[in-house]
Amino acid sequence: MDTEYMAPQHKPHAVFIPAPAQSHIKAMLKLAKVLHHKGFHITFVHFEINYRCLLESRGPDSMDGVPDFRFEFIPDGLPSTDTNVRPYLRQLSKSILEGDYVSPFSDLIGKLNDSSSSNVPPVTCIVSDGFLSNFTIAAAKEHGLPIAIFFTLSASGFMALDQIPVLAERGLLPLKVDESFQKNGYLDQIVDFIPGMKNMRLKDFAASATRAKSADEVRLRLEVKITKKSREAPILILHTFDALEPELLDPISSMFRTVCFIGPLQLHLNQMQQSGLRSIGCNLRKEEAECLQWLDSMEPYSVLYVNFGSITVLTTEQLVEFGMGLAKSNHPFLWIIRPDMVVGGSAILPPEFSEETRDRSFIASWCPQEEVLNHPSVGGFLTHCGWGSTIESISAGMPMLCWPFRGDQPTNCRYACAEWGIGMEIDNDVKRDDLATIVKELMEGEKGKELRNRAMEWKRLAEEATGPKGSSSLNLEKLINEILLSGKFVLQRS
Ligand SMILES: O=c1ccn([C@@H]2O[C@H](COP(=O)(O)OP(=O)(O)O[C@H]3O[C@H](CO)[C@@H](O)[C@H](O)[C@H]3O)[C@@H](O)[C@H]2O)c(=O)[nH]1
Repeated sequence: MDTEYMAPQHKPHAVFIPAPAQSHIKAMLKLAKVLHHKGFHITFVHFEINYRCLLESRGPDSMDGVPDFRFEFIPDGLPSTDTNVRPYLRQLSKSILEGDYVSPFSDLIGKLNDSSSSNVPPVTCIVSDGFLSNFTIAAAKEHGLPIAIFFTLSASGFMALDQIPVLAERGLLPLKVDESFQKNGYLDQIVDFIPGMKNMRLKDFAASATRAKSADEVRLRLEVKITKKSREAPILILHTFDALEPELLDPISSMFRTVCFIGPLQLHLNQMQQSGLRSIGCNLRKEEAECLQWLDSMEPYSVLYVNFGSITVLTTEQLVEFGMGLAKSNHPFLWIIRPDMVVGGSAILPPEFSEETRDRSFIASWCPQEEVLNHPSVGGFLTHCGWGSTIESISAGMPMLCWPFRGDQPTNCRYACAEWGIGMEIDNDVKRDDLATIVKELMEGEKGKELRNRAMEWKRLAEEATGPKGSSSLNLEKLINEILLSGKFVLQRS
């Protein structure tokens, strides 16, 4: 179906709904922009707290959208005075788990479809974040719509999450956490029975608790429930590409009617004219673009970029070890320290840190990450291995130092280091001397060069996948024409 030049009222209409967290919002917004470019009318639905936050961080016009790309929100039951979602993530997970948002979401679709009051085309399909499948699938059934479930994860990250119950059945989860569990080899035991995943250790799984010492019960229950629930949807989308994780294609395809690997989304967007949509952004925090000017003044490949994403928290001790390790490495660095990144709230580094690094460091609270990763002065990325950061790093051909924290991050780290050859892992119990050594190895050593070459090769393959006849481009076409618009994947009321 040629959707690109349709009259506004005849356009297919996709309703997008991301989980209320930065990384998810960003990946879903990218896919929404790609579908908009392909001729869809888009309604992009936030949780109310994030809608308020975006108005605050991006300005009062930021949710105006354009005529065929609109924003809406669903009420989330959180205090209307707050704009920071982070402290409420657990509460939101619990509400999602209990199905609290079925009515608000379904009512919104009803409102969009009400021709007496709505001036948008009728809803054609839903693209839901996988973490919301517990209520979005119910709404799709209520309205008889096709729904695509998009996990903003790698294929291995998805599989590791999906297999939590299998690990539990085999007695490997919940982890037997005691004082020595990090050191006694328990976490290094090999897990070789997961389809499509080899060379995995127990600590490489998305067990929520592996690094974070204690299991977050609500989060674990949500993860188990949503991966199971998502199987009711006929379509699974993952933010990866065929060449990156070929061994996972068959096992995951056997779980769903259709599976589409469509990433990296930014590389599709780079090829599209985005004139009207360029101003539509999704950063919940204000970017400090001054860091780009500072990067302009630095030598090519000389700067280490350090960023732990939007959720990770460090103890004061970890912050100090990272800070003093960066100081000892003698390399310039750009370090993003969010105001809420340190447990207890105060990110205080010792005076010798500032004395030693004043002339070669830039510290900011948020940055335009993809511009940073593609800046010629940046030579390495110290990351927590959130999938957003990992796929952006792959797209930029950037080698990584990996310090995974929880969830899918250990799996991403394992793949980056052992399968794709683009990363080196930092010990969970980070120490300044070890950090200084590994930073030097990445930025000046032979190993660093090797990782950079591999990273550039993956960048080339990612570009190929998103090129005119690339696997991700073909999968996108299939997603649109054979799935979302074909009428064959409509969910019925059970
Ligand atoms: O200064 C910053 C910091 C981050 N980002 C963006 O924020 C996103 C961060 O995403 P990610 O690297 O995935 O980290 P988290 O925010 O920790 O993401 C959560 O969600 C991901 C799935 O989407 C999971 O893979 C992670 O484990 C989970 O913690 C990326 O797109 C970055 O480009 C910026 O633009 N500027």
